[in-house]
Amino acid sequence: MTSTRGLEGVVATQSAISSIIDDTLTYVGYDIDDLANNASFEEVVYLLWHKRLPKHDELAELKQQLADNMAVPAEVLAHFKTYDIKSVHPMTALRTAVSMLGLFDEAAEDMSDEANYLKAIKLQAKLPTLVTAFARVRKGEEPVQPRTDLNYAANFLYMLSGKEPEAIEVEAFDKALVLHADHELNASTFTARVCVATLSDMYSGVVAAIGALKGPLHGGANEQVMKMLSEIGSVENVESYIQTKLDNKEKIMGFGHRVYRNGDPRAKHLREMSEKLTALRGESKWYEMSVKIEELVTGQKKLPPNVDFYSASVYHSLNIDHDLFTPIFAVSRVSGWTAHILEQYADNRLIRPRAEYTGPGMQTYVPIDER
Ligand SMILES: CC(=O)SCCNC(=O)CCNC(=O)[C@H](O)C(C)(C)COP(=O)(O)OP(=O)(O)OC[C@H]1O[C@@H](n2cnc3c(N)ncnc32)[C@H](O)[C@@H]1OP(=O)(O)O
Ligand SMILES: O=C([O-])CC(=O)C(=O)O
Repeated sequence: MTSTRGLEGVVATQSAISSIIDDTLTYVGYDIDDLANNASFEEVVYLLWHKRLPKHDELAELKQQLADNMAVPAEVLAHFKTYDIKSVHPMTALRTAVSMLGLFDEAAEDMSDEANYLKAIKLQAKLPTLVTAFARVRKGEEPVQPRTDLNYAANFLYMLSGKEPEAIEVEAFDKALVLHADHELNASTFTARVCVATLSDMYSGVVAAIGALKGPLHGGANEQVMKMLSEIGSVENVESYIQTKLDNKEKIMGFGHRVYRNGDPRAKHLREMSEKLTALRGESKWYEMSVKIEELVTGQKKLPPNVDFYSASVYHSLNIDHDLFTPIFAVSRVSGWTAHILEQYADNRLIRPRAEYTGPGMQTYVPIDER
């Protein structure tokens, strides 16, 4: 038995949700460029869950269901006040809060199709409320109640700041949500599928996925990109900073990808938004620094930026705290995780691969006094 490091190139399941073929990303057969330019996030959520685009009444129903389920139990909100919230990473808090949601869902263990679909709606609806409440409570502010008249993207920004966002902010955030919604068998989605393939419940699958997304080699990279941009500080400093990292064989966050070889098709949309939004804020330097980093890393290492690179300056321009970037990724990706969980349940088989053993050969037990 020989293993493949990091399961590179291993085809571990079948899925009809999203595909990456020859560097083209599609959700249910729709090119990501088409969806990014035309679809709303709610339409994409429907697409991932139902494997087709919604009609008017179906979209209206989904929006209503999301609006109806945005509130989170008071006990979960109160729990944010039971620990030193300022010292806790929001992904750690989100992981625990989502696990707590399972405590308050009477249908948590109901494995019927209807109950599982409803759990997907509840999770999609409640994640923004959790992330924004956490962000406010740690600043000593009260959570803002969601508004039923705002769309999903606008509601998130509204609950975060307490102010109704501008149209351009909503448009950019909605597009970012569309771009992050699903991505074939990425590490967090695979984690979710492995978890629920034991026939564990959906909350367990999503908690496991949040844990996997948190790492800086996956969703955590967007926060690290902003940390890097902040450390560099100005366009003039880019070259020496990046050159030193490359000389020291350190990774540049937001670059490289396990599957894409010639570039991540999502990055260009985020790059465009970064240019527009940083200019609007009078802070074009974040975009200019990013472009210079891209030139250097792509020029020297042939590594193009991934989805996490330009999303950093986009979210920064929306006045979002840097450690909320990865929780926002989760707010979008929960649509994909739940779609994959539903798909796994629909045709389940335990996921249990093998390991190539590299330990010692057969040994004989030696009593502790004789060792
Ligand atoms: C949403 C997402 O999850 S997108 C990915 C987000 N993660 C990041 O941006 C973190 C930075 N990037 C990386 O760490 C990697 O490119 C990953 C994790 C995305 C992909 O990893 P893998 O497919 O395992 O590639 P691996 O890490 O083996 O890299 C292959 C080679 O490219 C180099 N390389 C890969 N990414 C980078 C990078 N960002 N900066 C510098 N060098 C890199 C590696 O050092 C390695 O070089 P070597 O062969 O000389 O040792
Ligand atoms: O697919 C991957 O390995 C990581 C990624 O880009 C994503 O999850 O969006």
